[in-house]
Amino acid sequence: MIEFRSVSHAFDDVPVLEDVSLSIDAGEFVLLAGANGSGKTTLLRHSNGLLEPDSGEVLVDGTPVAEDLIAARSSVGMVFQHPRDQFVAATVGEDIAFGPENLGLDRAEIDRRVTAALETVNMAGREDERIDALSGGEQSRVAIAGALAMEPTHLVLDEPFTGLDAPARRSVLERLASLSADGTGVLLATHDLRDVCELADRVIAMHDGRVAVDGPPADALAELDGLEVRVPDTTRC
Ligand SMILES: Nc1ncnc2c1ncn2[C@@H]1O[C@H](COP(=O)(O)OP(=O)(O)OP(=O)(O)O)[C@@H](O)[C@H]1O
Repeated sequence: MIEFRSVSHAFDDVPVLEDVSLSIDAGEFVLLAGANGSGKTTLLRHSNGLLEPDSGEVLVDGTPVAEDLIAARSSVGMVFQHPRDQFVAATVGEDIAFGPENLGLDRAEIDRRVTAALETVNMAGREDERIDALSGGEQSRVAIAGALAMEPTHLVLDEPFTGLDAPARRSVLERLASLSADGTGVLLATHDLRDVCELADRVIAMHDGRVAVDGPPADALAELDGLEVRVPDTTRC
């Protein structure tokens, strides 16, 4: 479980998160919505200690993140909004293998994870390609594959679908749903609410640094009016 307890955070004295309390259980698939600047990225960056709260605390599986950053970072896999922020190697295969290698896994297991992760993002067999020669959408897919290959207890994804075409987006969403069905907690910040009713267990919407809506998709979507969150016509529960 990832638990935010009364978390507040300000940048240059401007409050961005105000007294946010919520928890993401093992096996839950939660979408985090909210207008630009509502605090989604800031909240996500607290889940593995990239930011520290000014007040309140964040716990991962009962342990305060501030007390054990290494445990938090190995339990919480994160996909950043800008994929270039998370690449560590020159080629697709090397980059995805980097995390599992650091876990000390044997070669066969590392190769299995790399292959499976690339299949999930519709990039099977592209291990040897250079990352800097990929399109933006392909780089996003590699970033997602890197997080999936770690098989973390929780996955936190910040706008991971930028530049992804519809089949790749759908394939990743379905994989996230199946991971959550198997016990992974998934927290996904996105402006794209298509498929949310079908796949997510819960929708949280931020507004001005606070949790404004939190509930099952059908109830939550009905409450999004006025929060500058666009719900596509095709999204019906
Ligand atoms: N490092 C920083 N320094 C100063 N202000 C920041 C910093 N990071 C974020 N902010 C401000 O905090 C507010 C919330 O930003 P955040 O990125 O959390 O919003 P968001 O909901 O993720 O937005 P978006 O949908 O545009 O990604 C914004 O006003 C932003 O300008």
